Amino acid sequence: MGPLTLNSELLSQFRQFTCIDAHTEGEPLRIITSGYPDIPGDTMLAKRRYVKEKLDDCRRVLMYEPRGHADMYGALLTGPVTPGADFGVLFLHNEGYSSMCGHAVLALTKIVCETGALPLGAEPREIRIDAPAGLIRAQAVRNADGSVGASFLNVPSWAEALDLCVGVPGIGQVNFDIGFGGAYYAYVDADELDLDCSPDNSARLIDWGRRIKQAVMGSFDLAHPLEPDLGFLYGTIFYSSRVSDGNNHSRHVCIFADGELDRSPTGTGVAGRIALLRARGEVALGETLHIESIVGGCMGVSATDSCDFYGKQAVIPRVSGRAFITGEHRFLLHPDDIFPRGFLLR
Ligand SMILES: O=C(O)[C@H]1NCC[C@@H]1O
Repeated sequence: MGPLTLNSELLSQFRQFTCIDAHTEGEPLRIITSGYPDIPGDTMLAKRRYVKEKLDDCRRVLMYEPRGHADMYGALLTGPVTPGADFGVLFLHNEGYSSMCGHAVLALTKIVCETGALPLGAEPREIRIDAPAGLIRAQAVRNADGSVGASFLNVPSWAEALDLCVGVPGIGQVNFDIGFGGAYYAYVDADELDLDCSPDNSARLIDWGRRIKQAVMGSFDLAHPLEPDLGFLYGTIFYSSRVSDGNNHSRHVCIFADGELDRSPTGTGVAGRIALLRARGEVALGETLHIESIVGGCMGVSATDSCDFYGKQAVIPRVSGRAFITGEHRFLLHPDDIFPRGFLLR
């Protein structure tokens, strides 16, 4: 038998996408490096509308089975839309397109430097990334061992509502807060519900996260102060003070989009949480909290500054976390493939 390779004649029959895969604190990220056409639009929200309307088949190829799975997450790089920005990014998941994603920003910050796409010398460098929620100022640093560290200053984040309560079918009365950290989340004290935030309980966490999200959406109208397209509830974040490491402030489990379970502590989620903790006077400006994830990942978060954001008393969170490349892929779609739109099983 000869070598088992895809020769160029065979490859030419397929639609092709290339991707760099990574994870940040356990959460997967598929960075799409080729295969999409150019994406028109003067703003990231206009670009997001375009891919949603015209290119959703590509998301399904790369996020759904048999190439992805129900918890896959994607980053689609675009040209920048803000003067001085380095690039733009759209975020893909099992339901559509999100507004901001901390774990993706951390991975991108590290990987654009590791690959040399943007040079990084001995001095830290700022990387400006246009996201649908706004401009993100990420920082890449060269560590003493040569590796690259990443953090970012998020968009203004705030406590939208404190001490609400909703009746949730199959659960009962649930107390929650709503925070914005680039996306809106309902924050629920898992300890109060006696809900175990460990991997063994992931099916229940997903089920309850979905139910609470539905109930909150039915009981609370969200309106972003600036952009109507950002005014939706992205998920439920369960927080628990039962931590595996005494240095950590809490554990977060975020159930977002259509029941996706974030393996990381959720960059936007820890940003919204620090805004809630500031609003309650439970954390000082500049104080860094470490928040762990369901699989033992960890992110650092602090409120670096406060500001008024169109009437909201907001903070500017800094979020840090570790990311690692896991693979490089060439995904193929044959015109005769019986599942061109993919499928999801959980
Ligand atoms: O880290 C984050 O912000 C994201 N992770 C998956 C869900 C959120 O978009």
